[in-house]
This record gives sequence, structure tokens and C-alpha cells, in this order.
Amino acid sequence: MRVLIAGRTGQLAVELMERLPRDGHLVTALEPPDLDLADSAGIAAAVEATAPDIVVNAAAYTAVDKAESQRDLAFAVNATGAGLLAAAAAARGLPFVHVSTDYVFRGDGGAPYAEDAPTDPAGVYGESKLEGERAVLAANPRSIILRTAWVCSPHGNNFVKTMLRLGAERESLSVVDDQHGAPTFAHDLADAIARLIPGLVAAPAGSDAFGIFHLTGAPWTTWHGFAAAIFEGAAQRGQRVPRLVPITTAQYPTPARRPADARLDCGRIIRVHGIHPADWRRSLSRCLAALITPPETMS
Ligand SMILES: NC(=O)C1=CN([C@@H]2O[C@H](COP(=O)(O)OP(=O)(O)OC[C@H]3O[C@@H](n4cnc5c(N)ncnc54)[C@H](OP(=O)(O)O)[C@@H]3O)[C@@H](O)[C@H]2O)C=CC1
Ligand SMILES: Cc1cn([C@H]2C[C@H](O)[C@@H](COP(=O)(O)OP(=O)(O)O[C@H]3O[C@@H](C)C(=O)[C@@H](O)[C@H]3O)O2)c(=O)[nH]c1=O
Ligand SMILES: [Mg+2]
Repeated sequence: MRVLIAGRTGQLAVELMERLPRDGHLVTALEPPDLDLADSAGIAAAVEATAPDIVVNAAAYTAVDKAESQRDLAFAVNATGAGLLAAAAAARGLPFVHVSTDYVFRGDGGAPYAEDAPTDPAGVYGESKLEGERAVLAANPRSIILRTAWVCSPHGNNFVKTMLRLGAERESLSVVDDQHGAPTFAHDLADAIARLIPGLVAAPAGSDAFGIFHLTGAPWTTWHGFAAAIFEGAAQRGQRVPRLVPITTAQYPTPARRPADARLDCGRIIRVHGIHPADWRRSLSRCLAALITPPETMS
């Protein structure tokens, strides 16, 4: 099948470009200027020109803090652009895969969020992603929305790479221990999308296959717990690691407010699609192996 991916250099796009050809798919991955989600004029033309069997949106405005002062751009990409891409797919009768975030939730529910739990984002990024979910579902009834969280990979910007960089520079590192969630490796997300594609292409509008699903890694942790696992793995690979200090959100002020507990209940994707959360600790090992060059062995 021919798969059009919006995005080329982002974490998920890179993993999809690596994964989908292994299932025999022909992949076209486009980034600006060839496909710019903030430029409504060119979106439908890019889909027409590629003539795909399915469209996957792996592009987004993901700078959570910067979004607080770039509201218009965040909404142009994450809401308007996502909706137009979904509409362009619908106009050709194509299914649409869209990715959203745990940040659509406020994070004060005290229990994992089900797929139909009420949303209430605390920041502009989450608001723009929620608006994007609505635009996508309104534009294309054959859309699947995968809400995920804490995405990491050897590529692009993410928490694993930030921790390794800061850890190499500092004696001690303070990380919030009161925000709960689950890391998700882009590789595992790409694998899930690869497994979904044949069923989505075959499924008619109205099928259970479409709609909102949650998919993160497992088990749940905090950012501090995740950092501890990163440094444990880094130390095993011979890296000098910092002293890690647990702190509260109040001790780490940021422009955007993050949800305290946006754990996502992934029950629906297990029931409908038979896809289970991957153990992020295994995926972290792979990621660290890719990021940390082993020291030369003496002979
Ligand atoms: N990263 C995370 O922790 C999480 C991500 N998600 C969602 O998962 C999806 C994939 O995220 P991820 O791969 O991590 O994101 P990245 O930030 O790694 O990649 C996003 C890509 O989108 C591109 N992009 C930005 N603006 C535009 C535009 N106007 N038109 C076309 N492309 C654009 C970026 O290009 P450039 O770099 O040049 O700006 C980048 O290549 C997104 O929908 C995101 O919201 C959900 C939960 C967590
Ligand atoms: C760098 C650093 C961060 N932190 C905190 C800040 C924040 O609460 C948490 C994570 O920081 P980050 O800035 O990497 O995370 P953030 O950019 O908020 O990550 C989010 O990105 C978007 C795109 C999503 O969709 C979310 O699922 C989530 O992955 O760790 C520390 O406590 N100490 C530190 O040294
Ligand atoms: Mg970030």
C-alpha cells in the first residue's frame, strides 16, 4: 500500500519510515515546503499528488512551553492543519491516522483516563491538540486518533536525550516526581500503526476500528522514575551519571502547566485491535544502545 506520512524528521515519522517498508508499504513522507500544515492552500494538493491508500499525520507543533506564546501557530498546525489533512484524505475516500496527547486532560482525576473521559487541557498545546481531534473526527469519519504520551526515540528532541545531555554536564539533577504517566517509544507507536494499517484500509465508516484510542508504554511511572531508569541504563553503559533529586512541580516552574496525573487507560485498543502497551523499559534499553557509543574495549 502507498502510505502518505505528514512529517519526515520528527520522532514518529522517522520510525514509521523505517518500519512501514518492512510490511511492503511504499512510503512518501513530506515536510514543509512540500506539505506544510500551517499553509492550508497546499494540503489537499499534496494528498492528490501522492495518491496514497492511507494518510498518517506524524507532524505537529510539539513545543509545549513555547506554545503558550505561539498560540496561533500551535492551532494552525495542530488544529486547522490536521483537520484539513483529514478532510483531504476523506475527499479521496481514505482512512486517516492521527496522533494526540495525554495533555488534552487536566490531570486531576486521580485515576487513569478512559478514552471517553471528559477532556480539559491545562495549556495551549493541549488545547490545540484537542481542537485537532475534533477537527479530524468532524472532517473524516474513517479517522483513528491515537492518544499517546511522553514520546521518546533516538531522534529529535525528547526527555531521554535531555536527561543524557544534562546528566553529562551536571553533578546533580532535579526532576519532578509528582507528575504521573507512561513513556512511549516512537518505535513501539510506529509498530502499532503498522499493525493497524491493513484493518483501517479495509474498515468502512462507522466501524469500531475508528475513533479515539489510548496507547502508551507500560508500566506507569513519574518523570523522576523515568529519569532514574534512564540513568541506571546509562551507568550500565559506562556513562558518568548525576545525583538525581526528586522534586515537586512547584519547585520546577514552567510557562505551561503539565497534568499531574494523565495516565491513559489503554483498554480500548487492546479490546478492539488486540494491541497491547509495550514495556517502555525494554524500549529504553534499545534507545540507550542507539544513543550511547560503548567505550572502546582495550585489547
Ligand atoms: N513528543 C511527545 O512527547 C508526544 C507527542 N505526541 C504527538 O505525537 C505526534 C508525533 O510527535 P513527535 O514525533 O514526538 O513530534 P516531533 O516534534 O518529533 O515531530 C513533529 C514534526 O512535525 C513537524 N512540523 C512542525 N510544524 C509543521 C508544519 N507546519 N507542517 C508540517 N510539519 C510540521 C516538525 O518539523 P520541525 O522539527 O521542522 O518543526 C517535526 O518534524 C504529534 O502529533 C504529537 O503531538 C503525543 C504525546 C507525546
Ligand atoms: C529538563 C527537566 C524537566 N523536568 C520536568 C518538566 C516536565 O514536568 C517534565 C518533562 O519535561 P519535558 O519538557 O521534556 O516534557 P514535555 O515537553 O512537557 O513533554 C510533553 O511533550 C508533549 C509534546 C506531549 O504530548 C506530552 O505527552 C509530553 O511528552 O520534566 C524536570 O523536572 N527537570 C528537568 O531537568
Ligand atoms: Mg518538550
